[in-house]
Amino acid sequence: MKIGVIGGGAWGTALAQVAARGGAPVLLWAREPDVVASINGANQNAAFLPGVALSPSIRATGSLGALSGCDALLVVAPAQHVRAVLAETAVGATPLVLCAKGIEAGTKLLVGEVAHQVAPRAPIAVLSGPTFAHEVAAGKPTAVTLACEDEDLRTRLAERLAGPAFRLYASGDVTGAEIGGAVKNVLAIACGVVEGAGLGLNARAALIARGFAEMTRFGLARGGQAETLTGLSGLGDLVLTCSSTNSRNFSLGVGLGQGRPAAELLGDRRTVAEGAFTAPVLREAAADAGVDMPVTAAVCALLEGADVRDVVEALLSRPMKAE
Ligand SMILES: NC(=O)C1=CN([C@@H]2O[C@H](COP(=O)(O)OP(=O)(O)OC[C@H]3O[C@@H](n4cnc5c(N)ncnc54)[C@H](OP(=O)(O)O)[C@@H]3O)[C@@H](O)[C@H]2O)C=CC1
Ligand SMILES: O=C(CO)COP(=O)(O)O
Repeated sequence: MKIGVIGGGAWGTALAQVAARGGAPVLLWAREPDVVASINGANQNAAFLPGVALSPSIRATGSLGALSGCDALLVVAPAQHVRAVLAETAVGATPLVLCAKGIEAGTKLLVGEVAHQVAPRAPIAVLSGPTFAHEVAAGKPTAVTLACEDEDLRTRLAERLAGPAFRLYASGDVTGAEIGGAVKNVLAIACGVVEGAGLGLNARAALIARGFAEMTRFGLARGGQAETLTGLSGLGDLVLTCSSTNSRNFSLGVGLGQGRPAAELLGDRRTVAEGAFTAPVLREAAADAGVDMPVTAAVCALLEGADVRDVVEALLSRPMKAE
């Protein structure tokens, strides 16, 4: 199975490295000419995954058309750009493994739903879980959810992608796997705010637990399964991203908690903090589904410029609830 990767950021590059294990050929599409040149010329992605020696069997291209010979495509462009890149790719019936985490602004669609609109004949799988790209690229032990309704395709993808340090857990719940990854990015911003504002570890633990309740309510309302939300792609990824400044979303939250404006924090970065784009559309999708998501609403308020103390006070003064 020849693997193509759409996206030359940190995660696309780390996944290419996984797929190139044992010298298997992998073709990676990157938008930036400097990334293509760096991978083809020096076997590294100096811009997004510096310091990692990439397998020489990874070749990069700036042409989405070049992916037409691949047997499966890993989709790793930021969620808001998936529609545009897939529209330019001759996907046909090639299986798509969605690895981006987010909800599309405007349509409120999960990335898999976007992919299905653009490439209706392509079978869909989702790969998601607690996976900092630099750790995966360094071969550190990692476990993820691989969700696909087609059991035969799931098995073939798992055989192609799994390795001793990259363990895949099978699921048939594509929606649940996607919702965990999208929602945890928003909650990670909130946990970063707690850190940046110096609110303490008790507050962070409370936020993780109440955030998980929020993720579960939304996930169940959208048709996800409870066991997926408590698995690697839900709770597992929430725990990882809510506890480390290696997370871009958590780091963005730290800056917000210190009182820095969102526009300045977002303008400073070349890498993507998906939660900033997911939060407002998640708030709308939750309202549509009649689901209460107070932590998400608080993150939206902070991104829109509200004062940290006011937002925290509003969260703490909510009426008492049953757990
Ligand atoms: N990094 C990680 O550890 C993990 C990331 N993910 C998910 O993977 C996805 C990609 O993240 P990641 O690889 O980290 O991204 P990075 O932040 O490392 O890089 C972003 C990439 O997206 C590209 N990009 C920006 N705008 C567009 C566009 N209009 N069309 C196509 N590509 C564009 C950037 O190119 P340019 O420089 O030209 O703007 C760059 O290559 C996200 O959904 C993220 O949540 C999932 C698991 C782990
Ligand atoms: O999704 C991730 C880890 O699973 C990466 O998190 P950040 O995008 O917050 O860095």
